[in-house]
Amino acid sequence: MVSEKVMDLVGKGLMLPLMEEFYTIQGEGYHKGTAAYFIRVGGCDVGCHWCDVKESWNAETHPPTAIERIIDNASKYSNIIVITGGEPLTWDMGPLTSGLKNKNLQIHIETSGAYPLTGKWDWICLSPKKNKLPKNKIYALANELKIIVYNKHDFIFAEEQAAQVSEDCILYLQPEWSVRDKMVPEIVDYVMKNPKWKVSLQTHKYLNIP
Ligand SMILES: C[S@@+](CC[C@H](N)C(=O)[O-])C[C@H]1O[C@@H](n2cnc3c(N)ncnc32)[C@H](O)[C@@H]1O
Ligand SMILES: Nc1nc2[nH]cc(C(=O)O)c2c(=O)[nH]1
Ligand code: SF4
Ligand SMILES: [Mg+2]
Repeated sequence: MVSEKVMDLVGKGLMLPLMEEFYTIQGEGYHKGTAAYFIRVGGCDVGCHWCDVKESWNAETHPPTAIERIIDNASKYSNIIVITGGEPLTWDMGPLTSGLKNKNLQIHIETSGAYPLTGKWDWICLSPKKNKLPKNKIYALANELKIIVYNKHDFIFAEEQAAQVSEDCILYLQPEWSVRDKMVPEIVDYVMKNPKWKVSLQTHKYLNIP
């Protein structure tokens, strides 16, 4: 049983349900290949059927953790911190990101954008999902748009989403992992015909690292 006091602190973003923290190489998108410290916050109700971290969904299975502890740990490893989940914007990211900023760290987010944007970010990777579309305000602020391609309809969805981001937002198509053999050739073909897009692969899965 989580006490009312803890629930109140979680509500204020002063504690967060922490699933895991790990130092690795950013595998995806613009910063792929760069060492980064990942903070995975539990809780997500977007419900992507192919999600590769379904264990993150139920916030109650991840211990509410004081953000000071998260910040102290993070600053030991890298000056690039990636906040992911779960869906990090389920929670108020303000206190965590200002604490990390006070340590002069670069703070990146991986988000579906399904909830209002909180926190201050150096890099926003927006990965919209059809079943819970991003809130309007995040489109203009996204630095990269990363569309997961599970079937051919996702190319249409990708274009609809690309029409809403800023001109300098970098556009990525990333194969859904379980159908990569089928979708990689489709993505390669699409990117050659539509070169405003780039390919993103989950390179950490090929490298066998977290
Ligand atoms: C697990 S999500 C967590 C952050 C946030 N909920 C989101 O979806 O952006 C991290 C990234 O992995 C991507 N992803 C999740 N499952 C995937 C899969 N099976 N294949 C390819 N990418 C996947 C998501 O689209 C997102 O860009
Ligand atoms: N190495 C590595 N890179 C990643 N980029 C985004 C990830 C995520 O799950 O948010 C991820 C991840 O889980 N591992
Ligand atoms: S939004 Fe992200 S964490 Fe949530 S189900 Fe989809 S891929 Fe998984
Ligand atoms: Mg991942």
